[in-house]
Amino acid sequence: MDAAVIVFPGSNCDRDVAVAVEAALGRAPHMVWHRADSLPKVDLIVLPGGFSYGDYLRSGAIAANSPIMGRIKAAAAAGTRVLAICNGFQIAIEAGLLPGALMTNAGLKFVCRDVFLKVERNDTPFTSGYSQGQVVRFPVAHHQGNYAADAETLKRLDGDGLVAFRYVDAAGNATGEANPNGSAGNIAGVFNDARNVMGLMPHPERLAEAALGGTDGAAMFRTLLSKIA
Ligand SMILES: NC(=O)CC[C@H](N)C(=O)O
Repeated sequence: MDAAVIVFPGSNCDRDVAVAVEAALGRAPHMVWHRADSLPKVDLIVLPGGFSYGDYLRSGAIAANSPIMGRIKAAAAAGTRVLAICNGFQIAIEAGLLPGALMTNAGLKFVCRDVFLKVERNDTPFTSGYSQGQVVRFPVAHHQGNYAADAETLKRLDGDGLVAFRYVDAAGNATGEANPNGSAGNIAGVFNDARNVMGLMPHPERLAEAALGGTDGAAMFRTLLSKIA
C-alpha cells in the first residue's frame, strides 16, 4: 500500500497532508512534482490545498493542465482513490474528475474558520471511519469554495448519493448560517460516479491530531489507508 501527494507551484498544504498520511500509513507518501510524467504505483493520490499558480485565471485551472494530470486521470479511471482537498478539489473539478464548479465565495471574502460538516454517507473508503450523519469539525480556508452546478447535476448528485459532506450547524442542520461560502445545497464535498474520487473544500489534515486542536480529520486518512485490499 502506498500514497502520493502531488505538488504544484503554489501548493501549501502538501506537507501538512503528508504528515496526516504518514501518521495513518506508517511511512511517508511519495511527493510527486506536477511536471513528472510518471506516477509511482500507489493506492491513494492526494491533490493538496494551496494556491497553485497563484489562483490566476480561476483557482485550479492552470494546474489542471499539468503534465501529471493525464496520469492521475488514467489512474482514477482505473479505480485508484483520489482525495482532492480545497485547491485540490478546484483542480479536480477543472480537470473534469468531479462535477460542478467552485465559484468565488458568496460573501466575496476569504473565509478561514472551523466549520461543521455532516457525513452524508459512510459506506465509502473516504468516510467509513465516521458514522452515518455524524457531525465533524474541519477548518476551511478559501475564497473560491462556492460549489455550483446546474439544476440537473444537483438533482443527480442528490439522487445518486454523490454528496459526501454538507455544511451544517453544530446540531446537524444545513442552515444558511452554517454555509460559509454560499454553496448550492450546502455542499462541501462530492464524489465521482464510481466514488473513488472525492473532493472537499474543508481540510481534514488540519485537524488530524490532538496537538492541532482536534482529531476529526484523522479517521479519513486511517480508513483510506487501512482498508485497501
Ligand atoms: N486552502 C486552499 O487550498 C485555498 C484554495 C484556493 N486557492 C482558494 O483560496 O479558493
